[in-house]
Amino acid sequence: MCNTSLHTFLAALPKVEHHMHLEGSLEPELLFKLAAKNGITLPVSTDPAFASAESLRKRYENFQNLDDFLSYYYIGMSVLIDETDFEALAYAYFTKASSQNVRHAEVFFDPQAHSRRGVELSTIIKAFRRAQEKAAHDFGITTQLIMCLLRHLPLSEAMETFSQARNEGYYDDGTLAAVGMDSSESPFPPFMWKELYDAAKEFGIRRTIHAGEEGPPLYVAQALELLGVERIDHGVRALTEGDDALVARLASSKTLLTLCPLSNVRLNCINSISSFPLRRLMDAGIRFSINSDDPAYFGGYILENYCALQDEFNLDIGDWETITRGAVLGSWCSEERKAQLLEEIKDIADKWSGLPEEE
Ligand code: HPA
Ligand SMILES: [Zn+2]
Repeated sequence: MCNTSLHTFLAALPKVEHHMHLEGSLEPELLFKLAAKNGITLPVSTDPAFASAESLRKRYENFQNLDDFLSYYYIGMSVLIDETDFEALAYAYFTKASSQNVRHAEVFFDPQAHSRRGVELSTIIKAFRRAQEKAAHDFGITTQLIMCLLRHLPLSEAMETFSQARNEGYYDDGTLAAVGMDSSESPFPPFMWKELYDAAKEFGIRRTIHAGEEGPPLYVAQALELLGVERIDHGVRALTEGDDALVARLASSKTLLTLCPLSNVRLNCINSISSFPLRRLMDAGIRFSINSDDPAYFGGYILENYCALQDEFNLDIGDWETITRGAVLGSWCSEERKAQLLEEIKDIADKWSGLPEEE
């Protein structure tokens, strides 16, 4: 089967996405539209990249590292002000994801980055819920929200936001599926957040954290041991630099790694897709999913990430069935939904496996 036809298979393959920041799906065109609507002045006088959507997108091709990207990410999201803005953002992502056959998505958002600008948590939640309901109705996609707290802010502020979300009932009523952490990594090792993760565990709330993106394999080990997380977002450095004991531990604990190949290349965490540790992941039997992270900034949504791996590693249909099945099993949706998704994957894989080889 030639590569181009496997791209068609990959497009048709039912997918789940676990690592996608809604604010990172803000395409430059919507960013400029909302800036104009809300009277937000972008810093074009100090950074000419903000002159147009085109120049901004061009700048996104040259991020030096995670913090360089984050500086654009936080300016970009400053155009999000009212419910209609957040709803438009989320619905645009759900529409695009559905067009690539994402059937279930667990998406991040960063409430602290908005509350600092006076946007209430309830405004964001109402908007996202509307987008989720509309997307479920329009496309049959199931979605869950993961609230991320920011590592570059103090622990006390993370605790406050977490308590607010809990007190307002967003965990009890199922609006929020889990707690996570993102933003700068290297100066903020996992042990700093033990109090937050202990509290989440005590209240029976699911836990994940960005670790091992720019930070060393030790941060992944700390996240597992000290924070008791059930999932690691990225974790790529545990595979590129970690020892066999850490890799074996990730495999035996069935910890889901939510990996983001195009993001890793854009942020210089790996040199190129050929350095993505796909073979080590598969050989070790680690459960992982392939995701887009911040698709408006990193040059591709989930399908482009799948295709980039396909072009480099020449996988077969069975490999993709294994990867997507593992991703479903690591999801936080109901068992019933998982069973549906597994069946959808099997149907497509069986159909394509039965097709004659192309010349
Ligand atoms: O890839 C990421 N890493 C850390 N923080 C983030 N916030 C949005 N995307 C990211
Ligand atoms: Zn991320």
